[in-house]
Amino acid sequence: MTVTHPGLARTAALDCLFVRPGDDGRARTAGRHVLGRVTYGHGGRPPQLHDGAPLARMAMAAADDERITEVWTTDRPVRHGRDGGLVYAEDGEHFLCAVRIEEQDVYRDTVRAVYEAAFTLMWRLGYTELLRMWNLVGAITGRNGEGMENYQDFCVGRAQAFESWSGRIPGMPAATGIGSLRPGIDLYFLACRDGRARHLENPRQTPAHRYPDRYGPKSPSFARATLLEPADGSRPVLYVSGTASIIGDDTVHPGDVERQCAVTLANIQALVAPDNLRRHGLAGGFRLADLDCVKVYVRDAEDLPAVRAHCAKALGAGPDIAFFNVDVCRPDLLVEIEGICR
Ligand SMILES: C=C(O[C@@H]1C=C(C(=O)O)C=C[C@H]1O)C(=O)O
Repeated sequence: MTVTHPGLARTAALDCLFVRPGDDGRARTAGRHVLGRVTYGHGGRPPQLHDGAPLARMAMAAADDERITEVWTTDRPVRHGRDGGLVYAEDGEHFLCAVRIEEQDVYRDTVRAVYEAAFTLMWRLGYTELLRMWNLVGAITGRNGEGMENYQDFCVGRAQAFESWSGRIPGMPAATGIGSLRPGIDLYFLACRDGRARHLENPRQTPAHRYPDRYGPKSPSFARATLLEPADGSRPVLYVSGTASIIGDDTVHPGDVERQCAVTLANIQALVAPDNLRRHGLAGGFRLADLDCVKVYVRDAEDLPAVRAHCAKALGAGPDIAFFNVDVCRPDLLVEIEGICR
């Protein structure tokens, strides 16, 4: 991890924290400007503007399960707005946008149209680099009206949008594509100005956009991580995509949640390590202990205690970790982990 002033690790220009019921959210964001709030909770609602920033309510927790609000803050004043179904905020360096796609019989055309509308909006406002995307897909491994998995259907529309914008938006960012607890697709993402984002792959895994077509007609459009190098020289921040027990392009240890946890964490360790950043021509690097704002997605509720224990042992008491009992993008994946290194 690199800091701009030895001994004074400045708060990142763009920051994230988890606020839980009972926390004093205002105290925890004092002195900062809110770019957006995303609640991983019950029920879910389309995104709206609330208290001067986008608020997206995601159906990610059953009634008596843990819920969090992920709050994105910045050290710069924020302007917000709405463009059709797109709710957004921006601070001159960073852009956050949220949008919901209601349940469709077949998703690909709507996904493409919504992604292209989002790209058009961010481009019009001068944010030309995607930083991190989250796609929460109801019944992610369920079937659409044509019998295709909803996730594969989603990937087709997303890939078509990236293909049509490939000359204007360089590369594909870190992302998460995970199940949610309600039909439809909830999407939110971060973007930044030109030249601030560097996308990384993982030496242990096939780049997702090069997956063979046995996983779907169009491969997933995301990188394994994205490094943000802020304009103000504050410390770089590494956004780690949802990561699972996949070596190469194969799921490993089907049916064994402990070993899937171990492979997932080993994948993240290799991804964020100085060797891998150096492989991409970047200085610095991180360790598992640098992960924060960790979200752990567990397919089967009965595996939650074991996964909690495994993550506590591997990540220690430092990071803020939230656990969610939702489906993963492949039926044989039992756990997935994402986070932010800073
Ligand atoms: C777990 C994987 O993919 C998941 C799906 C993603 C997407 O489609 O955007 C991104 C990361 C993960 O949430 C993987 O392919 O390794």
